[in-house]
Amino acid sequence: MQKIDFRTRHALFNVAATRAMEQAAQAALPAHTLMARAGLAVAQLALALAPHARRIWIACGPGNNGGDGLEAAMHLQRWGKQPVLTWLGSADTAPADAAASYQRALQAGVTFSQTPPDAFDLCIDALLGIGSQVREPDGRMADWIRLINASKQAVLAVDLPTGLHADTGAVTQLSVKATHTLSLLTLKPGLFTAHGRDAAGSVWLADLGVDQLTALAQQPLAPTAWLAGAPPAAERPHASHKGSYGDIAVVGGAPGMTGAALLAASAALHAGAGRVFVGLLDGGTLSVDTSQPELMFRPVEALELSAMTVVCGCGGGDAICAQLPRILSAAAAVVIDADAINVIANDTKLQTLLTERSQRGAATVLTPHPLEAARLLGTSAAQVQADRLAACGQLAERYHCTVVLKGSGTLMAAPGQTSVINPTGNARLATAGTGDVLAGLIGARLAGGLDAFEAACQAVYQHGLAADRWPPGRALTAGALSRLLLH
Ligand SMILES: NC(=O)C1=CN([C@@H]2O[C@H](COP(=O)(O)OP(=O)(O)OC[C@H]3O[C@@H](n4cnc5c(N)ncnc54)[C@H](O)[C@@H]3O)[C@@H](O)[C@H]2O)[C@@H](O)CC1
Ligand SMILES: [K+]
Repeated sequence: MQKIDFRTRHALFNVAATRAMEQAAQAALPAHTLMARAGLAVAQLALALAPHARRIWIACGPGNNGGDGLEAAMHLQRWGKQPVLTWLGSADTAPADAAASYQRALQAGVTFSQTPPDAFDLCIDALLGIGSQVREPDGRMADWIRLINASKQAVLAVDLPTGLHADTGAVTQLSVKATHTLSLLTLKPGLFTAHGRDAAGSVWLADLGVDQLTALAQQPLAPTAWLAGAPPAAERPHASHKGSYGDIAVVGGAPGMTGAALLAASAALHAGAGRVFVGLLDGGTLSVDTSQPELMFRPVEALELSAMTVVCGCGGGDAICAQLPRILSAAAAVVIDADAINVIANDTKLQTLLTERSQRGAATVLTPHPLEAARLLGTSAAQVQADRLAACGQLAERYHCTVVLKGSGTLMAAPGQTSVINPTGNARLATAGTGDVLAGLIGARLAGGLDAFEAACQAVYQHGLAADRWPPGRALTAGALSRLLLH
């Protein structure tokens, strides 16, 4: 069993892949082995999380997720705890594994109850796992979810918090908010994106002794996605100079939005770019930023884009429209953010220029938030959020480039790549300008020589990590964030 600490990368498997792995493992192991291992892992983690807990409410659903709860109850009873089990199944209707665990719990003397205990020290949510269907829980299950969420005690979810969709991170309106989740056999993508992180709390993995990649099967299963790990430390050879770390041109900052371009430029500078030029679309009112004298202001037309990484769109307004044909045609590498995305969403000629970039091997990164992604796909933000992995993958295929879909559990997709979910970051990033900082940081990584997908993955991770390390009690501002980025 391991706690997922976000430093090492992890393979994620959707329900179909997990089921395939489960079947292969079951065929190779004696009956009931997997559930026995799952129940033991749940009981062990419960004990580790709440060593002094006495009364433990175990809420069990009708399927094998409930079976894991029944199996865990048997161990907790034997270890001198007082598990109280409420079960929505019955011996006649339960699947074989759950029925076997029911008999074992009965024999161990576990207390079965029609109603949850009045008081408890820990709750185990074993209502629904990967067999959960996308329908609103009702009746007693709904009542129990409300009670679980109202309790002040720790909640350990078995496999998934009930109501969370394993593949997408979407939730039913009524769903369990856990403090800990023990994912079984595999880690699922839905634990880490959309509502997953809020629903799951801290995530643990019990692989049940099944090697994930070989899975006892002939064919190793390809991961559905990866959870990103920490990027390798960047090393700067002594024999390097500013040209080794690339030139960046930030193009944006229409009147009233100059700050967005300056934030992107500041981020690129502090993330280690060799030289940072700023082509403002403000009509030439600003020619120096005295707090950042390293930045070089130039008319956009004077920038030699073919030798530069262009970060465009930050505060670009409508003025970015006129610049995009040249940027998309000429820039060596480009990060397309904010207003540039909105302009491209409405212009098929620009879309053609965008997709043509991949044919000449020019690096391109699109950084939409869900509404911008929806505009590019011609759908709604709600539909994007309902399946973020699918939406991000579609955008990458359609526009032949790397796509960063922002939001909780930011995603990266690119043609021919397994998508990556970023584990770092928190709601402190929900403040104006942090997206501009991210665009500048991705630009710095591109200018430093990484390919588009790797640049996006590393930048998103580091941007989130800076927010995770923010001093408690101090508000996060985009300007301060841009100065704290790692080289
Ligand atoms: N079979 C095995 O070998 C293993 C199964 N495992 C456990 O089994 C789980 C999967 O078991 P199942 O496939 O039985 O699925 P679940 O137990 O997750 O759920 C299926 C049951 O819940 C009902 N249900 C689904 N959605 C509902 C909703 N919205 N409202 C009310 N009822 C709903 C279904 O009708 C069915 O009875 C895993 O998540 C894991 O916890 C683990 O023990 C590992 C081994
Ligand atoms: K559960």
